[in-house]
Amino acid sequence: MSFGGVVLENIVDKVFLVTGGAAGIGAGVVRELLLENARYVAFLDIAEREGLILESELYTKFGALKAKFIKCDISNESEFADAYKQVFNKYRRIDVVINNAVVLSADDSDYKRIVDVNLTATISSTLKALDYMGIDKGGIGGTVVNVSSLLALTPKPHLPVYASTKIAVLQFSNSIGAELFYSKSKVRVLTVCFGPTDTAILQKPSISNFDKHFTQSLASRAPVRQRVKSAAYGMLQVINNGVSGSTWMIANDKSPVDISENISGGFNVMSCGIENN
Ligand SMILES: NC(=O)C1=CN([C@@H]2O[C@H](COP(=O)(O)OP(=O)(O)OC[C@H]3O[C@@H](n4cnc5c(N)ncnc54)[C@H](O)[C@@H]3O)[C@@H](O)[C@H]2O)C=CC1
Ligand SMILES: CCCCCC(=O)/C=C/C=C\C/C=C\C/C=C\CCCC(=O)O
Repeated sequence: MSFGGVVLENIVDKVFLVTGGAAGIGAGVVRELLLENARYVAFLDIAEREGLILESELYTKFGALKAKFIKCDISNESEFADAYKQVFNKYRRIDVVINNAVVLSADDSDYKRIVDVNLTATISSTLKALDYMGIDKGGIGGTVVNVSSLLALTPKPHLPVYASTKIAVLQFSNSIGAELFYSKSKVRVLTVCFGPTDTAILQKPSISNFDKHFTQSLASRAPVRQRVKSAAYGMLQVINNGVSGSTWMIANDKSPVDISENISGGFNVMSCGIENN
């Protein structure tokens, strides 16, 4: 029941809902949560095969009552609402929601789907979580973590639609996580920006998909990636320690860094010369 010797109070015995939990960083987070004695982890994904394989791995390691795969397309409002209901009904509580699922596409015509999954579903999920967990709505408080990216913070012309969804997730989460909201709901809203991490979206064929405008520049500069385990450990540390409205960078296999002041400093620079009302 310890993480480097420290008991993670915001993990132990808590009920979790994780989107995009069947593969990549999401699956890593699901595994770490159970290792750190979460009470119950429900993970939602469209990838049925991967979801069922992970569920069976978790049953073997942790027993049948600790984890559940729910096949759910989070861009489908009624499926998503049903999944929330299912998780809540199990223990009459949800303590932590991790909005992690992602769509990346090289095809410009996919922009609606990228926005629907990466941004709209994150907003919709955060609002649902506030309804279930907010003390102003009869809940007991809790935590929402929304996943952004290093690419939200770097002025590169690559992946304009994907990067836009990630900066929007950051602004939305910082705003709804502000003291004004937190003081009423007692639901912390945190943002995690991952640096390059070794998952399917950074595999060479995937990166090559994005090269059509950049003549192989991305594939040839494929970045050094951190391990999924480091990203997942980092996520647990942020859930344990983060203050509502804060933003964290998890990169290079290092411990999470609180970059909230960089973010607000950046906004101060951008709004220079504009009178503050
Ligand atoms: N891997 C990396 O280098 C980085 C990842 N991130 C962020 O980390 C998060 C996790 O990314 P990865 O694990 O790398 O991605 P991944 O592609 O390995 O996993 C994403 C999961 O989301 C699921 N998903 C996609 N659409 C869905 C839908 N409509 N409903 C439910 N599930 C759906 C997929 O089936 C997949 O299992 C994402 O938010 C991504 O933007 C941020 C920066 C770097
Ligand atoms: C295929 C891109 C997946 C994006 C995943 C993500 O959110 C963050 C990744 C972080 C680092 C970069 C990874 C891939 C390359 C994309 C743009 C990098 C720009 C390279 C450069 O010109 O410096």
